[in-house]
Amino acid sequence: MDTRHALVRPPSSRMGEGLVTHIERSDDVDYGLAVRQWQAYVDALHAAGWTTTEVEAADELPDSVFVEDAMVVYGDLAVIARPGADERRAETEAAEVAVRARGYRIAHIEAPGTLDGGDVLKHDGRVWVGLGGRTNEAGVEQLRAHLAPLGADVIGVPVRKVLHLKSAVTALPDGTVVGHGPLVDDPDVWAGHFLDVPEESGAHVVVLDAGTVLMASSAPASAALFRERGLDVVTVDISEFEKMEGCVTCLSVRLRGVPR
Ligand SMILES: NC(=O)NCCC[C@H](N)C(=O)O
Repeated sequence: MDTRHALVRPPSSRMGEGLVTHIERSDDVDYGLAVRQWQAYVDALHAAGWTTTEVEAADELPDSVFVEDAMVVYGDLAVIARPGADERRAETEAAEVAVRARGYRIAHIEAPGTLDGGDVLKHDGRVWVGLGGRTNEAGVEQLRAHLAPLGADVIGVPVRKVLHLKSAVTALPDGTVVGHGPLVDDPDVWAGHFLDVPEESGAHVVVLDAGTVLMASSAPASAALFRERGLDVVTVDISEFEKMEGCVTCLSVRLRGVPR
């Protein structure tokens, strides 16, 4: 079964107060523009055949639009994250309600473990988890224990230069891992199937289907590279989310082919 359903969460009007770690804080986050960009992102998912569920908006949680960080979904199991930043811990509650309502089994990362969904890259039975920022060793161990019965091979990898593993690398539909060289701690993890892309945000793709990726319009040279490889590339402007250290992956949780 190939269902395509995604969880999304509307931006908080306080999103400009969210966390920034590796970039300068911007004082000109435009909430009205962010809402329009978020809607265009959701529209792009719909245009590609995806349906969506909105997790209940939370104005008091500035980073809640980055719903990907709230969980890791694998097969029929949703592992609810325990965000590495205290300020983001309360985001998981409503996200859990939404994924439970879709029929997923639920597990939790527990203290002292921390794990952000943005640190988890999955492809074909392999699950790479970024260590060094928001996710700790205990979080990786717990995720490994939850996913082992499902046959997943969980591999910890270093992340020091950017916020999350998926701020550094994501995977194209054929499993090629894409990253902007200067921001990837150890590209040898993916030796033989790593593609260096010319722009930071060129490293961020959402796989819409076997031949199509969604990415930010801020990486035109990387988009051209992917098109040369035969992919269809859909682009969206997410400038207001990039100011808050977000990228296209963080704005949704993709649910592929399970429960209902
Ligand atoms: N998965 C992601 O890369 N999420 C982006 C989170 C950005 C947010 N401002 C944060 O620092 O947590």
